Amino acid sequence: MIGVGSMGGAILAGLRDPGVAIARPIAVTTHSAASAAQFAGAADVTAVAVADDAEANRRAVAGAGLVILAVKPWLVVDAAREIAEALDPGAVVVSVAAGVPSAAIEAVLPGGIAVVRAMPNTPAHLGRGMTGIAGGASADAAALALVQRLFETVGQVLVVPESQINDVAAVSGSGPAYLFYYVEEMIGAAERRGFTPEAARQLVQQTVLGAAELLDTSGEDAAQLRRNVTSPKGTTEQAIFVLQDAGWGELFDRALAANVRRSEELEGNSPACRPAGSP
Ligand SMILES: NC(=O)C1=CN([C@@H]2O[C@H](COP(=O)(O)OP(=O)(O)OC[C@H]3O[C@@H](n4cnc5c(N)ncnc54)[C@H](OP(=O)(O)O)[C@@H]3O)[C@@H](O)[C@H]2O)C=CC1
Ligand SMILES: O=C(O)[C@@H]1CCC=N1
Repeated sequence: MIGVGSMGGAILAGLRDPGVAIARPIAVTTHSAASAAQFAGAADVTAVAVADDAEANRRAVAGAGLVILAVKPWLVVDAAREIAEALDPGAVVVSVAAGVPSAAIEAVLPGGIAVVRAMPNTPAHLGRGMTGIAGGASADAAALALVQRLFETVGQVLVVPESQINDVAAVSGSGPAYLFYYVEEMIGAAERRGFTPEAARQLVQQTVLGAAELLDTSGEDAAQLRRNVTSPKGTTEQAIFVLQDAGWGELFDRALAANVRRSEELEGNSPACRPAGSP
């Protein structure tokens, strides 16, 4: 795995679960020595920083059947180019980068290397991830199936055409952030109604956890579960009316559209996509 930050680290944490059957040690690389040092002494992971060893990425992929590129989108094509000649013939390369098309990665790799896009999310850390995968033109059914099996070890997988991968990013890749933002805002609203920060956090967090568990286990869909809480002429109904009047549905349409627009900007993979101060 090339890059083990928020996303690569979450996938790696899921893969490190002893219940996951995978060849070990898992070879990972980072940019900085400090990031690699977090794996010092681990028996199941070997981590090397490119800051310490300029050959780290090439060494890490030698002999690997499956390589995951989990660096920032504006670095992913350079990373692919760097490892190109060190890849085993027949290796499968997975990019989790937002926006960057498989064709841009295929263009810098030797023929015979299959490229698959994956759009996971951070609950992969707990084996509860949601990952969309899409094969590039170079990927046959066996390559796609291999990547599907990999991500199924850290959650659920949906196979989509590559034309839909930006939408997967907008819905489930970024989705945990929307939920965490909801929690932040609800805690703020609870505090403004007079609860201490601790009490507000308890009320909101346990509600989200309990509701998610109900959604997962009750066999009822979200609309029915909402109706179960919303007594006709009751209190919930009044709050739901306010949210509906504020146009929640349309607000989510706009948020997802903005997310997809940013993926489309990243498709260009140009240096202009790189935030100021970023490596
Ligand atoms: N965060 C998320 O929830 C999701 C992210 N993604 C995608 O995952 C990718 C990574 O994002 P994220 O994890 O958030 O980013 P982070 O910045 O958290 O992680 C990037 C990782 O790449 C490493 N790195 C940087 N340059 C190199 C290099 N030349 N060689 C090897 N490793 C390198 C960094 O090392 P160091 O720590 O030393 O700088 C770090 O480990 C992005 O392309 C993003 O689009 C996809 C779905 C969800
Ligand atoms: O914010 C981002 O660009 C990445 C892609 C999906 C989730 N996080």
